[in-house]
Parts: sequence; structure tokens; C-alpha cells
Amino acid sequence: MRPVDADAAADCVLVVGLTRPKMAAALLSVMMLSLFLTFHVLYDSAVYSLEAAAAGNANMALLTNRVDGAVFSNRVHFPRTSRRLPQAIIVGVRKCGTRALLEMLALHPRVQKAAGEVHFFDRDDNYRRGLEWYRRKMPHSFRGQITIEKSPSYFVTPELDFVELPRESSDVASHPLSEQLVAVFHRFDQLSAVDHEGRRRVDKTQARYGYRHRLHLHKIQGQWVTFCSLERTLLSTRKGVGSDPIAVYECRKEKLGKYTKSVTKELSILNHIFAQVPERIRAMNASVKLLLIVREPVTRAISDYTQLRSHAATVTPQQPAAQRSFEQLALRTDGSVNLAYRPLAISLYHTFLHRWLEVFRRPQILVVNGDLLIEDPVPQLHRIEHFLGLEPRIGRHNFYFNHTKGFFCLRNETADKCLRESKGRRHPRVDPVVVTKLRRFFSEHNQRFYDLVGEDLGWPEE
Ligand SMILES: Nc1ncnc2c1ncn2[C@@H]1O[C@H](COP(=O)(O)OS(=O)(=O)O)[C@@H](OP(=O)(O)O)[C@H]1O
Repeated sequence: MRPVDADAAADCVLVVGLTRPKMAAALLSVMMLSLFLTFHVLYDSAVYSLEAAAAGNANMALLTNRVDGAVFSNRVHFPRTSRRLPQAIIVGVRKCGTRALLEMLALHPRVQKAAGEVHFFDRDDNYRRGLEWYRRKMPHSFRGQITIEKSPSYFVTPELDFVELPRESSDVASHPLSEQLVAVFHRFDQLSAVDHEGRRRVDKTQARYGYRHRLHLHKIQGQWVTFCSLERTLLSTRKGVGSDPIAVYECRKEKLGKYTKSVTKELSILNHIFAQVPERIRAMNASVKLLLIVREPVTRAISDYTQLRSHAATVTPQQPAAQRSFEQLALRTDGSVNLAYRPLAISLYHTFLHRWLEVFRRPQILVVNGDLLIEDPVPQLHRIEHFLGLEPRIGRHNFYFNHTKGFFCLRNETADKCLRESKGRRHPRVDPVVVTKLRRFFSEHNQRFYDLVGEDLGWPEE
């Protein structure tokens, strides 16, 4: 037998030298290590299956439960998720059910919604913060999920506020583009003065409609810019659209185009101003999917009025404006429709849709009927799921009718939820004669909207 040498003796000392507590500690460490490894493997595979399910695989029902934390609260987020720029945006229209639509879509396991309204593309101060700022406003999502946000003012920005002021062009404020705009109009005026064709037309118009060359100042996003009054005269007499802001703009474009071929640059400036929000969205993602939810325009205007009145009553309860009726605001004292009243101007959907169709292809925009979404959400949601390339997952099991609220509320495997009180307010009674008058007024505009979207939404004409 080989004698125990020094090294072997050392081994022996090592083994023998281990005290019981040391042995226990070593064993514990080994156990902890294996436990950690086991959990890690299990955890990884759980996350993997969650990801796979979120991307539309089987086992959705099981996973919906967990991911639905994010349906009703966006705070929980899993590893392997990240904040992504939206692939779909609800661009408007305000008071048409944009919140309901977003919440309903978020019932789908492959949809993640931004919590609030982000107003990235319509507010210059936000836009200047850059896409990274915008991305950080988005929820965490898995690869394969769709991120979606809603900011209803995207659809109508910039709004034209038709307040007329007398001639003082010195009042034109410091809008970054107002100088260019004024230059465009000046140029038009010069051109029409010298251009033979233009001159003749202006003269003819002047004779027929009593046109006087006069500048009006109009507000674009709170800044003053000039428009000449010719279009107004033309429009109110020929097309009967009064002070329809975009029609004025279109008419201006049309006239510029007719009178001279040398104004392409100026036209592109105008397009740039009016289509700025859609252009910014396209710059982020040219294949983004846009959802436009609309309601019967007079109902929408009354809903808008109800909201504004409710806000005004909270902020300035003493102000008489808070007590003015819808009828007083919607009609002028001579009985004509007051398009300067914002809730009515916003209901002229076609005037805004033009801008979007200049930038996006029609199939990229889905028009959702907000009245039908209130009545029966599921068929509308199936249409939207199809549009977004999602498998149909939202069904009748996700809704129940709340008789006290008078609206459908949402349900998933873990929670029930109705929209806040500010959604589904009781509207004031509006004189039916006024409703009829407004509906008649809107019918021509609705027709123009139907023509643009290629679908008749069947809104009442009186
Ligand atoms: N399920 C459900 N529950 C409650 N409310 C619902 C629902 N579906 C659609 N709506 C309608 O949504 C209208 C509010 O629209 P918005 O969310 O676009 O308003 S806002 O612009 O964001 O303020 C809101 O308008 P009002 O009824 O005038 O309050 C509702 O009619």
C-alpha cells in the first residue's frame, strides 16, 4: 500500500477538517444554486410562452388573465417587453367614442394602449422633444403586439377660427409660418392684379358678386394670418357653404392653380401648414394604421357642448357663457348656422379629412361608426381587428350592458369596468326645430364626407 503522502494528508485534513456547520452551509449553497437555476429555466420558458401567446399563438385565454393586468392597468410590465412607437393611432374625432374604442381594443391580448392622450404630433412643444420622448410615453409591449394611442385633436389640428378683424395686417402674430402665408397671399394678389386671366376673373366676380378687395385676419392655432375676402363671397354665393374654412382654403388653392402655374411652391407651403399633423405621423411610420371614429355630427356637437358646459361650470360657475344654451350658441340671431361655434365646425368632418387623404392612402384609414359602437360594440370591433391584422378575440363575453349607465361596460377574466362618468353624460334637451335645422345644414357636408370615405353612414337629414 502506498503510504499516505503529504498531499493526501492535506486532502484528508480538508475533508476531516470540515465542521458540520460548514458542511451544512456548503450543502445549502448547492441547493440554493440549483433552485436558482431551476427557477431561471422555468421563468424563461414562462416568459417565452407569454411572448408567443401575446404574438397570437394558442393558449391565449390563459395568458389573457396575466396580460390583462395591462388591459386595466398599464403599470405591470414583463421582461422582454419594451416601449415601441405606435403602429396604430386613433386620430379623432373628439366626443365620438375615442376613449371607449381604445379601451375596447385593449381587451385584445395583442394590443397595448398608451394611458393618456399624448398630443405629440399636434403640439409643437411636444413634437420638438423628439420621437424618443414620444416612445417613452408608450406602454411596454411584447414583440408582435400592437401599440396604440389616441389623441382626438390630431384630426382637426390646425383649426381655423373664423374671427374677422378689419384690415390691420400689423396684427398678424408671430406664427412661424404666418410670414410665408402672408407672402403667399400677397403674391396671389399681385398675380391676380397683373395676370390677364386672373384680372378678368376678378373683375367678373367683382361685377357679379360685388367683390371688394379686403383682407380678413383669421386665426390658425391662436395665430393670425390673412385671407382675402374673395373666396368667402364666392363660396357663400356659389356653393352655399358660407365660412367653411377648408373650403375657403380649397378655393384659394384652386384659384391659385388656375391663375398661374408659377405658384407650386406657395401651394406646397399651404399644404404643409394644413397637413402638418398627418405629415408628421407619416414621417414616423408611413404604414401606420389610422382609426377615425365619427358620430352623427349634430349629436357630436351636442356632446361637445355638454362637455364644454360641464367644464365651464366647474371652472367659472359665475360666467354667463357657461349658462348659454346650445340653441343660442349654434344659431346666430338671424337664424343662420353659426359655424364659428367650434362644436359645429369640428363636426364638418370632410373639411379635415381632406388633409389626411393628401398624405395617406385611403385604405390606411378606417372610419368607425361611433353610434354603432355604442349600440353594439362587437361587430365594430371585429371590423377593426381585421383592419389591424389581428385575429378576432374580442367577443360578447367582453361586454355587459349597464342599465344605470345606459352603455356597455367592459369585462375580462379578472375585472369589470365601465368608462368614467364623463363618458356617457346626459345631454340637455335641444329644441327639435334646431336639431332639424342643423341636420339639414349638415346633410350636404355629410354627403361630401361619404364621398370621401366611399361609404354612406346613413345620418338623418332632418
Ligand atoms: N361604452 C361606452 N361607455 C361610455 N361612453 C361611450 C361608450 N361607447 C361610446 N361612448 C361615447 O363616448 C363619448 C365620449 O367620446 P370620447 O371618448 O371621444 O370623448 S373625448 O373627446 O375623449 O372627450 C361619450 O359621449 P357622451 O355620451 O356625449 O358623453 C359616449 O357617448
